[in-house]
Amino acid sequence: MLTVALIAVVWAGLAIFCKLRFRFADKMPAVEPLVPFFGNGLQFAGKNSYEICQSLTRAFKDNKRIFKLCFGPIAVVCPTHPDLIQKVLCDTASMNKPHVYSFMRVDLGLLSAEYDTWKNHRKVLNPTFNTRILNSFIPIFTDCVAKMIESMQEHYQPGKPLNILEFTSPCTLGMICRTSLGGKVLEREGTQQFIEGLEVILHNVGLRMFNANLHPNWVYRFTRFYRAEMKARKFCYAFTDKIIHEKQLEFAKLKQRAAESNNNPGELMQEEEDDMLSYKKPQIFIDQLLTIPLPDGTPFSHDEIQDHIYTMIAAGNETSATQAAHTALLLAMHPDIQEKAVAELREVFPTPNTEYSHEVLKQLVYLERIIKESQRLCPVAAVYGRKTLNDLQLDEFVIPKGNLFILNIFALHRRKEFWGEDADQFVPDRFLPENSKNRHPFAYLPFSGGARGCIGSRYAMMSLKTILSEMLRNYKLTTDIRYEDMEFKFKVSMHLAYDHRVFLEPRNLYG
Ligand code: HEM
Repeated sequence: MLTVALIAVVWAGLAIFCKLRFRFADKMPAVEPLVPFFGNGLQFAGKNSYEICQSLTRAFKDNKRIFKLCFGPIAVVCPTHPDLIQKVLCDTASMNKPHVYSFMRVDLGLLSAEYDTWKNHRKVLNPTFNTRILNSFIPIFTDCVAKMIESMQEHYQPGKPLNILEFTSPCTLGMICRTSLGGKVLEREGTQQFIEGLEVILHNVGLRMFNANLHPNWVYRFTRFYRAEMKARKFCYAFTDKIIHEKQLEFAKLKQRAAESNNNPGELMQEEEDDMLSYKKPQIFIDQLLTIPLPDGTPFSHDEIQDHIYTMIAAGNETSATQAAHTALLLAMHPDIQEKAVAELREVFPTPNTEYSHEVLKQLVYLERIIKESQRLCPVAAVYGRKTLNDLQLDEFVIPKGNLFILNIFALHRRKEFWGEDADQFVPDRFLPENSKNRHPFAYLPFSGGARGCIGSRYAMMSLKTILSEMLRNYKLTTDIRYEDMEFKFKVSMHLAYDHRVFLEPRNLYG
């Protein structure tokens, strides 16, 4: 009897606490049906990633300016209008990230770091993605793409479809690892296990994100997923620790050499830097992390370096691979658009030996519109979140500190009031300058926006252009998947619910 009374008191206390805690959202429109006690929770709990994707699409369909999703007593704010999304992404009051980002275990990396850490690190790391550095990566991009084409040639059989993602994934992994850790990183002992380890980590992080039962640490720790993830992390960290250590030694030796020759060590490092900036030597991310000081003059710590490296791999690899595969599939579904892209390639690559360069990539303007349209209709970062670190006013609501936002970019990108009646159609030319000039700047957010937007967006565009142009130069793409039948599910990013099935037909651009 006493136990029942105690539970009732705790229960009532909790209910009152939640009622007061989320009082700010009392008058905010909700998504029906709101089930007593569960709210909208039953539409998400126990569902697989495909069903969650469907539920989120339904919830955002009504296009209210702002609404709430109730997970039990917890209200999560969902702004849908670009004006409000702009406020959330640009106001420092909402620059923190929700708890689920911590599942990646890179709390010091840009993607999930707390605002204060993030602010200092982002300021220092922005220049590591400048144009000269990105240009120095082009030889790495082209080499990785050449290997992808070789692999496609090996697997090509007339009339047999390939899952294009199986080819873009190793390619973008090669790019991100080689530009982050050095050119020969994937030739080291243990590479295969490292790659498999990364796959396990990413898979389990995605699984956990979209399975609320696995959210509490104390539950997750008792699962086989946790054990597999920790085993993979142990191996991967050992693999990258060795590289970090070797690099540290390399830089220490460089400094010592400078000291011995009575040179200014800073000058010698500068010489090394200038050498890299001559485009001949790619300016690898880890080298930057080991040489650039933080705003207070201290170097990045080992843990910070590690978290930044894994953040780049997590944020840059799967996203780019999947977006490349989505785009290839869309091209296979739209032969007329594919042919227009090929016509552009004939002009930009007048001979088989035309080399990739900044100028060449810049000239691929139609391909860029295709990629942008693919990112609009199939954005791999389809849903992301923010958390308030101070009160934030959105319309008549004041969202207090510590509350969460869900931004559904997939829904935003298909709103007819911003994209027109043909919003669901694949029309790359909507990104012609004359067709874009009156568009709301926050109606299109494949790379997010505001200060916490994607640091790698230009890197991604360059790598996607290299992958897709080379694929089209070598193959005509077709598919038996109909555009209307495209369905999606979540891993960490938004994937197709089935394979990216594409048939290849060798193409001679110069025949
Ligand atoms: C098609 C490819 C890509 C897409 C669609 C994409 C999209 C995004 C989005 C939407 C965000 C914001 C996420 C959030 O706020 O929760 C983001 C952040 C980030 N991305 Fe990308 N990204 C791509 C490629 C890359 C690449 C290639 C890199 C690195 C080389 C990269 C590194 C990052 C980092 C470090 C952040 C965190 C930025 C910060 O908070 O300061 N991304 N990306």
